[in-house]
Parts: sequence; C-alpha cells; structure tokens
Amino acid sequence: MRRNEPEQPAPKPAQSWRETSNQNTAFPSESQSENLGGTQSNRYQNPPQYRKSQSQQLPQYRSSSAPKNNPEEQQQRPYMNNMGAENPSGFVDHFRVPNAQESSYRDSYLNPTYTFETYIEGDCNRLARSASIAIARRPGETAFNPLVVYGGVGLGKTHLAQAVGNEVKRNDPSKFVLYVTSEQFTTQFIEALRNNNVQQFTNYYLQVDVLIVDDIQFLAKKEKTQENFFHIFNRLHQNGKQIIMTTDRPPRSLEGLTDRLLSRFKWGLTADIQKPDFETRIAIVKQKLMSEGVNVPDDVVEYLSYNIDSNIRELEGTLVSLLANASLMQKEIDLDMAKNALLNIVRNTEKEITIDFIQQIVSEYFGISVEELKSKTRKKDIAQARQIAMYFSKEYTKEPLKTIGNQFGGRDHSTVVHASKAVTKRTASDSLYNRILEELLDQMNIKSKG
Ligand SMILES: Nc1ncnc2c1ncn2[C@@H]1O[C@H](COP(=O)(O)OP(=O)(O)OP(=O)(O)O)[C@@H](O)[C@H]1O
Repeated sequence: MRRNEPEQPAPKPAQSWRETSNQNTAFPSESQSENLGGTQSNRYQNPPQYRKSQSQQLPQYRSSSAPKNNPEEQQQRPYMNNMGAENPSGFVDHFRVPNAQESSYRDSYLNPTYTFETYIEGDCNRLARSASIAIARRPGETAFNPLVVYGGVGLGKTHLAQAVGNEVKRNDPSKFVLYVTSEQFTTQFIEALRNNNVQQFTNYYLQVDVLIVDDIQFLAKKEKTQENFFHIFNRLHQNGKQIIMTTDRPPRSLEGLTDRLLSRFKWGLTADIQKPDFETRIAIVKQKLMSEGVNVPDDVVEYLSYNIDSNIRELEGTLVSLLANASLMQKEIDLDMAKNALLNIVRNTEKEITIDFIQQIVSEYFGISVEELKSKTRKKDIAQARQIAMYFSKEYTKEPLKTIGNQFGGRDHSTVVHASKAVTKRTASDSLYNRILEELLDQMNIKSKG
C-alpha cells in the first residue's frame, strides 16, 4: 500500500477519466485557478453504457465515453490526489506527480487499445499517421519534433498520439512515455505552485522520453502554465526527447498561446486529421466490431457510416447504443433498429445539418432512394422531392450553392436557386405543402425559420 492511501471507505471508481480530473477537492476552484476552461460540453460524452451485467452473453464494446486511459489500471491505482495527499472526496484522480521517494513511478497513462494496429489509415490521416510511425521508430531523432496533430472533435488525434506512446513502450519498455492532457498539466502545475513544489513538478517532466500533451488549446490564456510548459518543452527538445501535441485547430489559429510557444511548434511537423470519407468510416466501424467480436449486418454498418460523417466518437457511440438496445430487446440488429437509433441520436445532439442528412430524410419521407434524388430524372414526384431537399440544403446548411448543386448529381448553382424559389413560392399558397415541409423539418429536428 502506498503512503497516504485512505483505507475506508473504498472510493467510487471513476465514472470517466476526464470527469474525475477536476473533482478532487484538493484542487483549486475555477475561480482560484487560472481559468481552467476547456469544458467538454460539445463532446458526445454519454452514450448509453454497454454493460456486461445486462447479460453475460453481451459482447463487450468499449464505448466512446470510456476513459481514454485504461479503466482497470485506474481502479488499481492508489487513491491519491495529484501530489500524493489524501483525497477526501473519494474520487480517483489517478494522474499525479510522484513525490521525491517515488522517482521510479513512471506510469504512462496510455490506453493500451490505442495502437497503430487498431488505427485505420485513410486519406484523412495519412500524413499524421506516417509521421507518427516514423516517430515511434526513432523518437526524438526525426525532423518531426515536436509533432503537432490537429483536427476536429473525435477524429482520432488522441488515438494516434497514444499509438506512438504504446509503440515506443513496446519497442523499449525502459522508455518513459507520458500522456497528459493540457488540463491535467494545468491542474498539476497550479497544485505545485500552491504547495511550493514547482521544482519537483518540473523535474518529473524532465525525465520523460516521449511527452504527449493532448488538447493544448486549453493552455490558452494560462500564462504561468504556458511559461512552465515552455521551459519543459525547451529542455526536453534540447535533450533529444520527443514531444507530441494535439489540438482542435491549426496552431496559427490558437489564440491565447504566447508567440514564443507557438514559434516552437514550427520546429517540427504540423499534420492535420480531416473527417474520414465513407469508406474509411466503414473500415473503422468494422475494425471496432471485429476487435470486440461483434457481428452487425453490412447494411447497418453502411447506414451508420453514411449518416454519421463528422465524428468517429459519435459513430462509435451510436453503435454502442444500438448494441445495447439489441441486447436489451433480445433482437438481432437490423436496419430499422439502426434508423431509430440514429433518429434518437440526431434528436439528442446538436447535430450539424449536412446535405447528406437532408437527402436521407427527404428521400425516406417520399419513399424514393437518395440515388433517385440525385439523378437526372424529371419524374414529377422525384423532381419535387429534389427541389425540397435543395431548398433545405440552401436554407439550413452552411454549404455554398456550388457544393449543394454538386451533391445533387452535379447540378449548377442556379438550379439550386431556382429550386429554392419554387419551393418558397409554393409555400405562399399551398397549406398542405407547408405541412409536408414542417413534418420534414420536424424529422430533421430543425426549427423552421419562418
Ligand atoms: N482512424 C481511426 N481508426 C480507428 N479508430 C479511430 C480512428 N479515428 C478515430 N478513432 C476512434 O474514435 C474515437 C475518438 O478518437 P479520439 O479520442 O482519438 O479523438 P480526438 O480527435 O482525440 O477527439 P477530441 O477532439 O475529443 O480529443 C476513439 O475511440 C478512436 O479509437
């Protein structure tokens, strides 16, 4: 048993690795601290959990809300706060800087499932992935130091960065790899400041061979934390140690980070991760299903991959909820079930409306296929449905007219304008038509502008 470990009562296991990080009562409140900011509210964090206890037959599926680190590992960890003091709240803040007697404490805080083997390559991530593989082979020795990976929410930045860490550890277990979010770094630093322990904090970081800092945008405006990070960064870099950072936007758009820190990012490589295309999404879903030993019909996989196109975490979350429903209802997963699950997800999240989504809903409503909607046919019912879908795309997406035209079978932007005008004109005199539009808006969970 480690020093300071409370004996009773047994603490509640962390519900979520991210949730726990700021719950320790020993932490300063937000007002005391530098603005900790960085809420995760825009994340799809709480899809239904797929619990084994519901049925012993259930396949295990790691949900998107699962901790980014290994949960078992966390639960075995001593219940201490960052700096080793007793944690009266009973929550686990597993990440801590060891004290002087524990210099051999070198946990990496990596999720062991985040490896290159489980990371699907696509056009969306090719450069970032290749650079990461090169780094994993020769950490600190390539030109990619630091590596800054940026991209939208839930697109695999953490997975890729941790894959490097896992690979480095696999090749050489003696290497000290450390994964930390910038929020944790900030919290620890504030704690160190408060306890007059900044030197110990800094020394701990200076031992690291591969430092992975996730979501560095949350360092914005935290000047003292940035200063300390800058110092650690320089020392590690000078000593040939590898630094990997992730962020949700390109470094040039990182407001609130000091110029001298930003200039350091240019020393290495900045690589982006884009939204994956349809085929890559399918490959990711299939890979997840395979790794969990679960079988889902191809049409369901395609349907989900087609409709959830902007966030892999959301895609995984929908899959988890589908698996949970299927097992609760003791039914095989089929397309209808997938459609329902998707409707619920769409209703429960502030989903960005896409042209694909509008086409899907409109074609379903009129009982035609998306292909027909995009086709050249002038059949009256299809042409009318197409006009409506174009109108919605113009009114409720941010896409330019040219893109909308393109997505409707390569039509000209003037066709989109014409379709929209025709729809607007008809709404002025046709109440039944208006009702149809309202029903469609309702299905898409969009509030009418009119
Ligand atoms: N190319 C990929 N292959 C396999 N799985 C992927 C891929 N991209 C993303 N994922 C999965 O999607 C989920 C979300 O990925 P991750 O947490 O790495 O995203 P992120 O970009 O770090 O998100 P955030 O911006 O919220 O920090 C993870 O379960 C991850 O395994």
